[in-house]
Order: sequence, then structure tokens, then C-alpha cells
Amino acid sequence: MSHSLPPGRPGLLASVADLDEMETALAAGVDIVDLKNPAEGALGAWDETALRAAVARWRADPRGADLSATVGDHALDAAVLHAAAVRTAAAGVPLVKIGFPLPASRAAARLTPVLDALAPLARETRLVAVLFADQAPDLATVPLFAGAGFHGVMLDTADKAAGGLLAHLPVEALARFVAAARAQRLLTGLAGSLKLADIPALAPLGPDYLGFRGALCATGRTSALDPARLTGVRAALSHRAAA
Ligand SMILES: O=C[C@H](O)COP(=O)(O)O
Repeated sequence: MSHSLPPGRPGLLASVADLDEMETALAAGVDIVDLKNPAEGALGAWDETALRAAVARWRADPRGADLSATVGDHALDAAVLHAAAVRTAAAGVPLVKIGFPLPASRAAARLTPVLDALAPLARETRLVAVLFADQAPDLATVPLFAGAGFHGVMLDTADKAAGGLLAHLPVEALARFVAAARAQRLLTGLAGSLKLADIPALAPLGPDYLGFRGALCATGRTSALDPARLTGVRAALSHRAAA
């Protein structure tokens, strides 16, 4: 399994809620299968038994998709985030997505103890920091994640009822985010209630992947994954060139 993202276009990260949806995502040829429980929040976590089953399934799959999982929605607390990330990594998940609800003021100072706690784990497992576009994220913090050994950084939205990524940050700010992450050699993703129609604006910014859940479901992000919608997003992305 190569786990490499496609050159020339953003990869597709698809969040899946159970093992059946994981099969659908693998069959559709997604680039990253993202284990997430949408019913539990923006970064809802799978339970440990299900995580381990998904890891076993992923290891047996020859198609080369990568595997990520979210650790749950938590406060910016070093011990809590560390425990959640360790629990996910211990299940064998190779790409662990950790949400950072950063306050607008003194973001870097508040982040430092959390990153100090996570840095040892970052040496063993690929960690991806999730910043929230609807929480006025301080993009100047991006180099701090690289400094702590993180593998990647992405934007998502915390409040799924408050509009998508582009409702919170203009394309220019997203371009600066992608450039800042790339300058640190971080894997870079964009997500947040993305729709098929957002792809033409976002793909040229050159993120490594675009993340989807709600747009892949028939009646909202907590409903079942719709294979036809997934195939539609997959096809739209395969026709886009990244910068
Ligand atoms: O990481 C990607 C997210 O699961 C996106 O979810 P969403 O499209 O429902 O905001």
C-alpha cells in the first residue's frame, strides 16, 4: 500500500461512520478513508473496537487508500487531547486528526503546552491538526505544529449549522493557509461542509486533499453515505488540477 496522494489534484478525504461506509469509500477509490462519527460532533470519534476492526480491514486492502480517524471534540487541554490521540493511535490508526479549538487571543501561548504534550506521539504516529474556520483561527500558529512534529494541518468547521468553509474564510485567506502549511512541508487539507460546487474554487489553491462528509450523504452529514454522491465528488475532483 503506497498511501500516496494523487499528483496534480487534491486527494479526496471521505469521512465514514461505520464499516459498511468504509467499504463504499474504498470501492469508490477515495484517497483517505476518514473514520468519524458525525452524530457525535464535528470530530466525533469511533469506539475502540470499531477502530481496530477498521484498521484490520484497511491493512488487508490492496487499493492504497490512506486511513485517518478523528479523536473526538475536546477542549484545548493537553491531558485530554493527548489521551484521545493516544487512544486512537493505539488502535493502529496511521493518521490521527486532532481538533484545536484555539481562542482568538494568545493562541500560540495557549497552544504551547498542548503541543509539548503531543510532540512525543508525533514522533511515532502521523498527527494532523484540525483548525476551525468558524473560530477565527490564528493562521500564524501553523509553523508551531510543524515544530512539534505534526505531519499535517487542515481547516474544518466546528459548527456544521453555521455555513461552510467559504462562508467563514475568503479564498485569499485559504490560499495563505495552504501556502503557510506547504512552506512547513505539512500535509494540507481543506474541509467544512464543502459542496461539489466548492471544488472549482478550492482545488486551484493546491491543498493535498479536500475533506467531505455532508455532501456525500443524501439528507445531511448524520445520514447514510450515498454512493452516487460520493462517486460524483470523486469524479469532480479527478478532473481538477491543483496549483
Ligand atoms: O474531515 C472532513 C469532514 O468530515 C467534513 O465534514 P462535513 O463535510 O460534513 O463538514
